Amino acid sequence: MASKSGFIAIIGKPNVGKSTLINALIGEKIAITSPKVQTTRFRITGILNEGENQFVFIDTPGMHKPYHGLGKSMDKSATDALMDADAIMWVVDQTYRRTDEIILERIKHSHLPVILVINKIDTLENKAEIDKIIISFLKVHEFKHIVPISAKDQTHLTQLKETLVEYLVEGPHYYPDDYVTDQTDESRMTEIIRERILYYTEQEVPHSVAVMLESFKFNEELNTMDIDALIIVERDSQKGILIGKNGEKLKRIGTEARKEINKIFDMKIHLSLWVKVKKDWRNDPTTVSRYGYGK
Ligand SMILES: Nc1nc2c(ncn2[C@@H]2O[C@H](COP(=O)(O)OP(=O)(O)OP(=O)(O)O)[C@@H](O)[C@H]2O)c(=O)[nH]1
Repeated sequence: MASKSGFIAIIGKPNVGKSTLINALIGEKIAITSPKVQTTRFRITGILNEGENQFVFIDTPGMHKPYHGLGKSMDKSATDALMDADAIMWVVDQTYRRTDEIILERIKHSHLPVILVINKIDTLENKAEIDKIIISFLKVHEFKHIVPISAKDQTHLTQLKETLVEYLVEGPHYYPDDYVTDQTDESRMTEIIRERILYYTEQEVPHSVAVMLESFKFNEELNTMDIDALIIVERDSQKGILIGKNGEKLKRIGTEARKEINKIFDMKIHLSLWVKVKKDWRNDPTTVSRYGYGK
């Protein structure tokens, strides 16, 4: 059998489960997830090698109308992902709405084959509800395939992969077969810290946070890694919220992030977190790109 590979862009509104799906397909945490919208800030590639096939999944930030500098760069990143793709998976979790128009326009404009993926079927009562969603989307576009799934329960993922094989192209693989992502180790670490922050903070705090690695030192002999990370927020009040009473919240975020990083890198991790205020950083393009977003 000849080797095949291809780029599949995952597109959809915020919070429909794109990152959960990519992690379920790859079988490892590539993209952070959270119940808060706009968790994903930049393009993340997840690589799945199965037999002769290599699927390169491009996770994109949920498309939305941008309100600030960071939002604009997230939106551009989602649009750029379409230009490189061989096919698009449009992930949805409810019937077609007016707010889906922005995505519809872009997929039509791309002229790429589109697979409609109806996620979260575990939350639907019966098949009639799935049919209602399908019918609403069939009215607006001619999809190549429609696959109902649950990324959380890993339902129908095999069927989804079988569907996607059709869009891979014969030729050498894009990445070495032991790669699961093209993210750097630094980026995976800071994203895990950001994920924990998203779980433990509310309202405007999650979206005002950036995480940067100050340093990380690997000790081969002891199989340990010392990581110093900086959490940047926009206001003094947010710094207080993050640190919490007697520093308890920051400690909990640090402990859980350390465990997650430990799972990926399989070594003892020492993690120190620091919080710094940088007023209005999301509207400063230089800072947005310095913090690794919008590239
Ligand atoms: N019940 C159920 N919940 C799901 C499923 N897939 C994802 N979720 C939940 O939906 C929420 C959003 O998931 P994410 O994977 O972060 O969504 P996303 O589309 O990547 O979100 P953005 O990064 O904001 O664009 C999380 O709370 C997930 O646990 C599913 O199949 N079933």
